Amino acid sequence: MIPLSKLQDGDQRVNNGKRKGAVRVRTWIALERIAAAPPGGGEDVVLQGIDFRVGAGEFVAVVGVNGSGKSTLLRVLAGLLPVAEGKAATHPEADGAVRIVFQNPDAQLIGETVYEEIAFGLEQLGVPTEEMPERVRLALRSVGLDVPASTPVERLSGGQKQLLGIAGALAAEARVLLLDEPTSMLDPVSKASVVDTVRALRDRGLAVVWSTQAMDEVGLADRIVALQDGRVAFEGTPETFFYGEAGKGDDAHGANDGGVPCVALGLRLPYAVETAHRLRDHGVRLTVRPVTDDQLLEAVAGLCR
Ligand SMILES: Nc1ncnc2c1ncn2[C@@H]1O[C@H](COP(=O)(O)OP(=O)(O)OP(=O)(O)O)[C@@H](O)[C@H]1O
Repeated sequence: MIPLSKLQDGDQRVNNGKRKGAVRVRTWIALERIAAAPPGGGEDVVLQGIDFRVGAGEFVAVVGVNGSGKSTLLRVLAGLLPVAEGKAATHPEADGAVRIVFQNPDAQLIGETVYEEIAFGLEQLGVPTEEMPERVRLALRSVGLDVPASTPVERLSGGQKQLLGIAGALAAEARVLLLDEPTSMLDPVSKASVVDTVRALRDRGLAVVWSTQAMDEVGLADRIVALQDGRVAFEGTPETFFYGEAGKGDDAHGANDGGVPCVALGLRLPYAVETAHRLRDHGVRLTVRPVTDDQLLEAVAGLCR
């Protein structure tokens, strides 16, 4: 770990509806030119020359095709994997407050009941037993998990288990929440519930790093970091990721595909972007470049007014 003095707070663009534009955020974790071997160790270097930072209230999406290094990066951020080269620093106020939620909820939940699962993290923090019921109740409420605390974990759906994992992280006073493809095993309703919950937590100041291959989930990210073969191939706004640089042939179809980072990296454009392009193919020109369904709706409604 490098000294705190090297952990500079930075101006980041935020994109969460209430706050938009450049604001100064407190950096919780910073990586500088890091390289890392895979979780099992060995000679291979999976990540190379990665610069990364995440701060309070930021939602950073880490995207990339299978094997691009997303999980490895999240493990490095969680402190579960040492860096082979480069520097990694965590702000002292975030030290011990970085929590990771994995793709498969069954692989990480250890309590037999909802209560036990959350209480386990509270015990680690040294929370007195008598305070635990209230802390468990608040954690469940903050993720919208409306089940009795006595519910056996095995009776929860996949989405409820993911929410429980997040509730456990919150109860343990996480400042940085790392989510490794948290919705990939979920049905659409559970998926929407996890996405909405995490967005609300981000709006309340939690730092969120969300890895995914589902581009519909990342339109509201403040930044997208796209990995390819263990390197950062793109870092910027969702709009640039899905449409290319403004003024440089903002066309996600046909001849300009190479100029759209999302397409060039082999990932599918989100529904809103695909639809905007189809509309354009039908002669309908939107005045904005929507990246979420809500933005698409707003843009189309604007044409009809
Ligand atoms: N335990 C391991 N031992 C050796 N190589 C590994 C190990 N875990 C991952 N790798 C390799 O590291 C690279 C990055 O894997 P990683 O799981 O970080 O990618 P990912 O982007 O999360 O992929 P996915 O979307 O498929 O989960 C891959 O080439 C993978 O084969």
